[in-house]
Amino acid sequence: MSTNNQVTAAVAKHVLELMDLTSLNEDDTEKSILEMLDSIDEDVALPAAVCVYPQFVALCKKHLSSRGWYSVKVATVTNFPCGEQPLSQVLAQTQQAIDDGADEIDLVMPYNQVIAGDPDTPWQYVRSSKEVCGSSVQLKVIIESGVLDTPELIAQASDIAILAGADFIKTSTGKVTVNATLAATQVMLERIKINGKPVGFKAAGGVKTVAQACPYLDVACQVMGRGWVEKANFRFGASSLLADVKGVVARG
Ligand SMILES: O=C[C@H](O)COP(=O)(O)O
Repeated sequence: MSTNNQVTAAVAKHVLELMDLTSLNEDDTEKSILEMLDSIDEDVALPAAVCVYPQFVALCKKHLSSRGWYSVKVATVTNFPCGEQPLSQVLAQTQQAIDDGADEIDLVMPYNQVIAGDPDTPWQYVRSSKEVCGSSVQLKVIIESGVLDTPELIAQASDIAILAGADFIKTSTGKVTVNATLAATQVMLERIKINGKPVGFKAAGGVKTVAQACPYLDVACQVMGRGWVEKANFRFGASSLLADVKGVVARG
């Protein structure tokens, strides 16, 4: 079975179906978020989710419902972007986001604690966030792989997230120098496979073209199998990939 994804209209549509269409800018406004939502073209494909700051969750839920796009999840971020907020504040953010209608919570793990040799603090953040999420809200844990200097640290952070109850592990916030990489993707997917739990993977940050997305699909197909690579298990977090997807689809 080939795992070589090429830049075709079909692959571009698949990339879009796997996408968390993201806007996490300090200067986001209701107007800019609505513009992002209006950039969705159901004739191309619907994204898996939109990912916005917490204050825009209710707006997105309302707008997506008004379009009848009930399959598009609303994701938001907690402990973002530095992973250094007090746990009580993070849990309050999580509860408020869920009350506002969030379907998915992208939590930044306190990754500096992993580097410092303290696995217990990040474990507690993930565990208690998952308790607030319950079974109906997905918890996606950002390990900030570009700051974790070695494959061993990336593996350790992945294991902490997986064992503490993450539904997904996610590479990056998109706010540091090194974001998603194929090397980190390989390590994280292998940890998912080795742990044997039903945990998904999200590559986030710096993926701007279908050509850049294809090698991530290839790695996921190779490690997990082609059938695994669907939106229940695999996402791209991206703020500027949609334009290239539309261009590829338009060219046929
Ligand atoms: O979670 C997603 C990232 O923040 C998006 O990063 P990006 O702006 O490089 O696409």
